[in-house]
Amino acid sequence: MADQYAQSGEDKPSTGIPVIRWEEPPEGPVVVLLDQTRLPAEEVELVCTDAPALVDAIRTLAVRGAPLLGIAGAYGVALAAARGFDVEEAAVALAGARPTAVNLSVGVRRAASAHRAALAGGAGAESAAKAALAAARQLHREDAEASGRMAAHGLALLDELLPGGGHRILTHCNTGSLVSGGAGTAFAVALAAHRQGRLRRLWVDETRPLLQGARLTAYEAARSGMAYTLLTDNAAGSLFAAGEVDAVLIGADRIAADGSVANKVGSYPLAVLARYHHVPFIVVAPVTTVDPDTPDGASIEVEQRPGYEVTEVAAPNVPVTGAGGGVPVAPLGTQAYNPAFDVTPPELVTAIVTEEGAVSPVTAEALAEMCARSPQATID
Ligand SMILES: CSC[C@H]1O[C@H](OP(=O)(O)O)[C@H](O)[C@@H]1O
Repeated sequence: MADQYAQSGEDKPSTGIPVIRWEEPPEGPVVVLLDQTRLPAEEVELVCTDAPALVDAIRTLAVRGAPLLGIAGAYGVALAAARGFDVEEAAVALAGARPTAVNLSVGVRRAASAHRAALAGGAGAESAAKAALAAARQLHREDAEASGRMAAHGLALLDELLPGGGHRILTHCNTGSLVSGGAGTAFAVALAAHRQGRLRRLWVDETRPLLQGARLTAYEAARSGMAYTLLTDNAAGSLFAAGEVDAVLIGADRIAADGSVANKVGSYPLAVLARYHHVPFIVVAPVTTVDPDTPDGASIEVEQRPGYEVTEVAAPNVPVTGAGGGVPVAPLGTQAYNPAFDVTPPELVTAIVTEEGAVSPVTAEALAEMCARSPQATID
């Protein structure tokens, strides 16, 4: 059982162990992941020795969350190069592991482009592999730095929208250090508010069916010492009706050019509730999540996941991947509708916060202008 951490109020790193790292043991380079399907009960590391292992980890959500998927994809390309596998083949498999989070293909492309450029410049296989690894490490560092800047911009926006502090924030899914090279995206804003004494409570949606909120956000919130309360997704409406929510903070997996936001399923209903109850609905994501090549929400491919993730719940010692073997909660043979994400139109989004600042109101023009300010937007 993961160490029971008293809510000492002291700030601890939200995971205590790295969510992803590159290692070079004598038997060859590996990518080591904190297996998120085993949290919060166990802190177990998954050692990937090739790209297929990383593809499987992405598909089963052992590694997940848009920015971290980009970092994992880049390390996966570097791993294929370092171990002498076909890099282009690995890049295609990694980029195709999950369709919605644009960061994954961005990260894969960053490392694969560095590898190709090195080869084109006459480098040998070893030097090209080092170029891919350098690109992955750079992306990892950039994401950590972006996380800190998003937290600062997000907290400044909260203080502007909600003068007086004591924010009661509702969040959905998991957007902390388990999705990032740093403290995360939306959760990083709540963590910054907590550390500066301006967070009254974090309301945590459990986030069915894979329970990223209950299993992961509650895990990170507990380690941080902040005041937090878990709720079922269908209880959120009653919190708004009771006037208990000051703002909604969520992440994103892909932001289209018009400002439409794809995020964990259940985000769109929160946006409708927030609009009805005049509560700010704030999306926090790095610039690498904005995809100018996706014109609007209808163009975003929403990942459809297996029905057994809905019809089963995890059983003891069965990882929460919904990969069968769980405890049925519906009659065998029940068909289930299980989109991993939904899409919120820009008119329901109060602001999009990136490391470059806050965009509000959300328009295609304002989003494009913000992206143009970012060096991330020009990197292949
Ligand atoms: C800020 S990225 C986190 C983002 O990713 C999650 O999806 P998943 O757990 O399926 O990878 C969810 O959409 C979060 O908002």
